Amino acid sequence: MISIKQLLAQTSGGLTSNIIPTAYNFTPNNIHLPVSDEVFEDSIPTIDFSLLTSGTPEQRSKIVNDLGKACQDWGFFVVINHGVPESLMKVMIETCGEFFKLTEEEKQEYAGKHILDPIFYGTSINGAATQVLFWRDFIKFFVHPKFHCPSKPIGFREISMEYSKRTWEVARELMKGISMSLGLEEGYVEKAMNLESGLQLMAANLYPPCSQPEVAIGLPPHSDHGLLTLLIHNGICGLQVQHKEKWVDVYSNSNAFVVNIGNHMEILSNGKYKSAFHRALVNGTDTRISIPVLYGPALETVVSPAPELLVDNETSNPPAYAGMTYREYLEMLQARINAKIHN
Ligand SMILES: O=C(O)CCC(=O)C(=O)O
Ligand SMILES: [Fe+2]
Repeated sequence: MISIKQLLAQTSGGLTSNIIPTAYNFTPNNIHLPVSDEVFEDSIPTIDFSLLTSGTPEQRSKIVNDLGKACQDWGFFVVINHGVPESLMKVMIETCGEFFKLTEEEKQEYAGKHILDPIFYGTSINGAATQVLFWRDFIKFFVHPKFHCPSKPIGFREISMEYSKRTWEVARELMKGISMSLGLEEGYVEKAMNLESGLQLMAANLYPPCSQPEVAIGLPPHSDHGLLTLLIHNGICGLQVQHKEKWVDVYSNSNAFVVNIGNHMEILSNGKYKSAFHRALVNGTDTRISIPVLYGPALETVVSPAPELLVDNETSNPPAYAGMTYREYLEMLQARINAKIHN
């Protein structure tokens, strides 16, 4: 499939009009959209990470409570004061930008086919059941349990390694807070999901400017697999989260992480915490880059609702999800993508 960068290179020089190919026409009819397109003036909660790790016991218990509420009400929150140097976040975004500037031939070396390919360069696809093409190119690579990374551009490996380690420290503390907010011991999620051999998937999305931003979509509504995603971006807006049947713009400062709950955390919490639908819009003038890092269980771990959450003293809370390994889940997503490509 041709990348957006290639498509734009071919159509530059005034040979064609500003009309984008119809395959990129995304209208609400192309996909079941249960929400109105009206944008909701509300903002996602902010979590002060420093209070979680070094606050007083009272501050800590308040922030755990806030974290639980954010996971329950939104499935999305912004994390500030997390200790990852802003300079590292900035250089990570710049280096991912450099990756997309490589020649198509250089990038094709990493062209992927399967969701579990260690490095996957591609365009368009995600698991959503739509035939429409998306206005984005992406690179994804697994950085844990084994570290993979494209060897170009220079420094990508070293920077990605440092970034993956530093974000893991943040994700780990957040998972402790989330465990406690569910009334479980702080190491619960880490242990139950075998995170010492858990999957960590780093990705970068490139959304070039689009001459018809109102008919195209960067990424259609979807939820993320895994437990938790930490995202940064280059300061250009585009991410929206579904909240109370409306789309809400996600704003965050350049030194903050946008964090969202993934499908496997929803399953583990037996539906208490929501893996919210989100989407990425494109715009007519600016290139947007986003870098999500996704934390998931170990591949062979069976993920099912935590038994501790199913019974409390008076009421019983039946499991709302069947257990399956993370690998089986990803293979199921892959089968869905294959069906979409071949239909
Ligand atoms: O670009 C964004 O802001 C969202 C990216 C995203 O949701 C994803 O890659 O799963
Ligand atoms: Fe996502």
